[in-house]
Amino acid sequence: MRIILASSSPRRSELLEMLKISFEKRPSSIDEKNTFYEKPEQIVMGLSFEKAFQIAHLEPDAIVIGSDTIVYLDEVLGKPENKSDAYHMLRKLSGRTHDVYTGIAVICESRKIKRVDYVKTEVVFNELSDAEIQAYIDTGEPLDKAGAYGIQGQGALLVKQIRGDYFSVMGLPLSKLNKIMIDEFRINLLTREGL
Ligand SMILES: Cc1cn([C@H]2C[C@H](O)[C@@H](COP(=O)(O)OP(=O)(O)OP(=O)(O)O)O2)c(=O)[nH]c1=O
Repeated sequence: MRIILASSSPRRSELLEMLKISFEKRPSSIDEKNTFYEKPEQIVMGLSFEKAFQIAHLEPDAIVIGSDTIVYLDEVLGKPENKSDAYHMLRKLSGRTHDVYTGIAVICESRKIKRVDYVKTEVVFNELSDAEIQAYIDTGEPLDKAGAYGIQGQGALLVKQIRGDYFSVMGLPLSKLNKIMIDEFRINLLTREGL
């Protein structure tokens, strides 16, 4: 079966490429700002579902994967609008523990399969000086990332500890995805059974 990743995120593509499976990319155009969901897990599951559903509708025979990531610390931290927004997010995260929520939706319209779930991971940040925050903002990494950092880049230096799934922090919970593929499609991304 064709697998479609309903995402424009380069990280999500990289993670699927790492599994050496063939898939197509087809970004959705969901407006993530106007979401009416409130709790972090509802936000990431709702947006993951909307992203996958938009494409699944157009490609009813394919398995369509959608995902969404937010950082949560007292409030939702999405992608920063600008450098000053990034500064405030990183200042807030400094020396504290936050939760990263990543939703995953897997839909196949023709088989009437719609699964949505999420993974929560705790990330502990180092105490950051203003000079360190400025230097990190100058790397250019923060702007397209939830919480204004990327754990897979120079942002690794901000992180003291993580409790949970590294790949979900990066943008796609791979083990959870495989579990859904096995449960719903009898496809095992590791053994390649069913692919
Ligand atoms: C916390 C964190 C987020 N991120 C990224 C993953 C996501 O790309 C981004 C969160 O934005 P999302 O809205 O989840 O995804 P996106 O807009 O980039 O892509 P699409 O909606 O088309 O799927 O933040 C990292 O790369 N590393 C990290 O450590």
